[in-house]
Amino acid sequence: MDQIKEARVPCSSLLTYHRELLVTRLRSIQCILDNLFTCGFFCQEDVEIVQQTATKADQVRKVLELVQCKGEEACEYFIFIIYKVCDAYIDLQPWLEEINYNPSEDVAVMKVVNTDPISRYCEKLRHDMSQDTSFIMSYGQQEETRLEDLYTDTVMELLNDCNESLGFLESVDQLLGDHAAFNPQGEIIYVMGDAGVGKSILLQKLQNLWSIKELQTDAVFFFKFRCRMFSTFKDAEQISLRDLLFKHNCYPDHDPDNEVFDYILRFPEKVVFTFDGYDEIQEDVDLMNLPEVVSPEDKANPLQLLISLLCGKLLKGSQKVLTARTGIEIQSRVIRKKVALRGFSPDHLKTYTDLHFKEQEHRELVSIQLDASPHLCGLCSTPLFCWIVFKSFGHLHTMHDSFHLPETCITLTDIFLLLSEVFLSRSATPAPSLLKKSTRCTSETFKAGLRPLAVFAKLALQGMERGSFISSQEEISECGVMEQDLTLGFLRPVSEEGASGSSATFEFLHITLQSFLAAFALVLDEQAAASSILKFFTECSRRRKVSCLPLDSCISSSSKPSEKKPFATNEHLQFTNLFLCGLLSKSQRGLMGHLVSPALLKKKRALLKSYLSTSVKLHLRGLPHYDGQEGKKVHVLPNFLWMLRCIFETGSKDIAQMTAKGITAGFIKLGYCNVYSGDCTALNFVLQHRQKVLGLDMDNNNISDYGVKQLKPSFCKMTVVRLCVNHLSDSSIEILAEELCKHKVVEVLGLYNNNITDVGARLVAQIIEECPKLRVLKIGKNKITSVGGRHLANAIKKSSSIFDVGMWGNSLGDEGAEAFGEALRNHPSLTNLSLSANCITSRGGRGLAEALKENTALRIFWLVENEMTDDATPHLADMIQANTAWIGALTQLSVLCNQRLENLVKQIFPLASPAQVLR
Ligand SMILES: Nc1ncnc2c1ncn2[C@@H]1O[C@H](COP(=O)(O)OP(=O)(O)OP(=O)(O)O)[C@@H](O)[C@H]1O
Repeated sequence: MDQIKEARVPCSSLLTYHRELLVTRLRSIQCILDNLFTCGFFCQEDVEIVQQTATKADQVRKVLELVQCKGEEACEYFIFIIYKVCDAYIDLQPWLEEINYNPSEDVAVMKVVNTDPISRYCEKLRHDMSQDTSFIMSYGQQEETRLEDLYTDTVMELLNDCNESLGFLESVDQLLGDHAAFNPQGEIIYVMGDAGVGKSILLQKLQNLWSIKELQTDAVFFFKFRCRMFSTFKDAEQISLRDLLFKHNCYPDHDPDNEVFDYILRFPEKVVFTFDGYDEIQEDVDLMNLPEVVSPEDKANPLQLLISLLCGKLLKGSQKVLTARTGIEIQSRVIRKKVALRGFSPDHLKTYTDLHFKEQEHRELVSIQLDASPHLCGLCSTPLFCWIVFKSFGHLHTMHDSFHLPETCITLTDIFLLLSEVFLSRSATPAPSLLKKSTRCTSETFKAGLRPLAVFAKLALQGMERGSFISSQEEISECGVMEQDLTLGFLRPVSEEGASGSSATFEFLHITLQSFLAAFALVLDEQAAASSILKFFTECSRRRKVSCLPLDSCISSSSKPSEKKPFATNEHLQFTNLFLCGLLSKSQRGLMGHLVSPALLKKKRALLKSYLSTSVKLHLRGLPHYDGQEGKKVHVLPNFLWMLRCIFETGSKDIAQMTAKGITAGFIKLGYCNVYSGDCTALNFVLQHRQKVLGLDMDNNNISDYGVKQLKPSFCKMTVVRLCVNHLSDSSIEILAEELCKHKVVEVLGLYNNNITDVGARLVAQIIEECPKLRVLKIGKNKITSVGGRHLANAIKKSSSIFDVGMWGNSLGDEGAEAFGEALRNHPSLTNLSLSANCITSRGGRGLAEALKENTALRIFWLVENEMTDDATPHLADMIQANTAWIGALTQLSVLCNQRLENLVKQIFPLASPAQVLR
């Protein structure tokens, strides 16, 4: 031991030898001084001597000089401080490695306190962030729920730049990692999702994990911003990057030398930013004409700073998570990774129900009601709506005898009416007595709460018109909101400071609530002309043109925004229109009749109905038709979905009927339209009035099993059922099998890339057997093994109509391949088959080759990405040569890229290019 000690180079010598390096790389002197002083190596006078030295380099020289004077122990402790406070002495860590530093036992027991400004700031940020993020918003400001008690993971799908799925994130912790990062040059992790799907909460969870050091990252700083904050600055206002970071998050204390900011500039990769709600930015400044900010010292408009940060012009290398509503497209070259939030899966919903309801009785009651209503489950797959439904249920059930969630088809308007009822009942009624519950009377609650409701509605509408999600104290007072109204819960204070020096500001609990209240204001208004209820419909149709966002203009200068528009998207206006339809629906006539004069209500309803009818007609007439294999097709525009939602919300059978009739094409494409499970109720509401058969392509949406349940009554007339990439499980296939086998009209069934197992495959086999018109089946990329494969193959063997089967990307294995071989033997109709990527080895290849000798129908056969080795080649070659009829007709054969086979195929197909034949 002593020998080892003796072998060490004395620390004082190390300091002398590396003096130059230490002088250039040692930055935070304060922490060194503090510790040397606390441990008694330095006296006050020593500290003052150092502090009085003019330059930083001289200060280091002084410290080294003094430390060396104090002896070996002081020198050793000096190096130990650098070793312990690695954050602050990051530049010296390589040096410690170089000298192979290992603290001696004597020094290792000594205490080092980290008083470095960077570490202190990091701690302060963590502390503040933890305070800000530990609670989830709730009614009013009194009731708060801990994030950790309620946070439930949602479905987080990873996408590539073409929005194709790359799998799923298992936990928030993986968000910052490199997995599924499709563009290493991009710096933005882009999280998108519909209103209320949980984007903000996901960021909150991420921030919270960082604050409690449970996020796997070496990030030292974490700055969070809400994009709507950037709209609160005046056009001409200019601030520095330093102010943006520090004033709008937290300020570094005890940092006279600006070390924190310097550190951020030097190590941007140690910084994480979250920017929430990119869609909420108001485009008040003409970004095209503003110079780009490239120097971190320059002052600029905050929005410009934001864009420069996002584009990597400022703090290049920092990690940035940006959220926005679905539909906001940002150029792929700035995106590193894309995540689409899809809401609660059935399992998540169950977990959330258990977390939400502490009382067993409530939990059970709600579970029963959810089980009975797939539509309600569909709505509840959006966490915001789920939270409202559960909160309202809890509250109203406690207040009143036998409160149940509405059993009939609950609409979004119903959900927000429930929320308002809860808010209003909090002020109107005294605290519930434990012994006696009151009888619920919704109209009385609304009548009693009409004044506050009307003032909040007015405020919401004014905000919409002004293009603002934030209201000042003056605006609130001008609308007539009183002090006591603020406790109801509609509004909440905005936590972070907006434009510098501004007074307290408020925002609605959620932007969707603002949309709802704005619709309420339109209905309640007895002064304005009745036709003014349509103002946002007009606005939306005027702005239908794809939005041009600030980031677009920053990174591509090709498209200049044609007009000044308050928001990047108009979804909040579409929601207002939707709620207007709901409030003016027949089913709300009773309630609204208590709040508005019946004559005016009637007039408004008639106006709305006539507007909707006309615009649906115009929309359907204007859709481009094109002829495809399946007949006349239309690819509807995203606005069609909003129309369907509005029609459903009105509950008007007439309009639904008219819409169903107006669809003249035999095939509608709703692919990539962001249809979620709740929308299927609206679609079904219209389709149930259709007499003729119809093809429906809903590929690449977020329908889930709840959506399929909602569409159940419509499957009877569907010739094309395309539900690829929609998170379906076997329970959806159960419904499809039941319906499709009953009606036998289906010709095309698309189920590619879902979660179908052998159980579902067996049901699909039943569909093949029982539906004589089925021609096309796409069931690739599911979870089917040889068991399900055998069922499918047996069914295909019996079918004489099927001609195109896509099985790519399952796990059929050799047994499955052999079963398909049997099905192919003498099959009369099957011309296209893909068995690629199915774990088929040479054995399976041989089996297929044998069977194919007796097949004359196959034209296109895919077998790529299997596990066949060279020994399968002679068999496949044999198969090709043995069947002359087949050789003449086969146009594509894709097997393993195999030179022998390639040469052979070239001989057989002298005219075909190898690419056409082999892949
Ligand atoms: N993962 C989750 N676990 C539990 N509750 C959640 C979760 N996500 C969302 N919620 C609930 O839904 C509410 C709305 O979520 P959030 O504000 O995050 O939605 P959003 O996607 O940001 O909506 P918008 O685009 O309209 O701003 C939350 O306040 C919370 O009550």
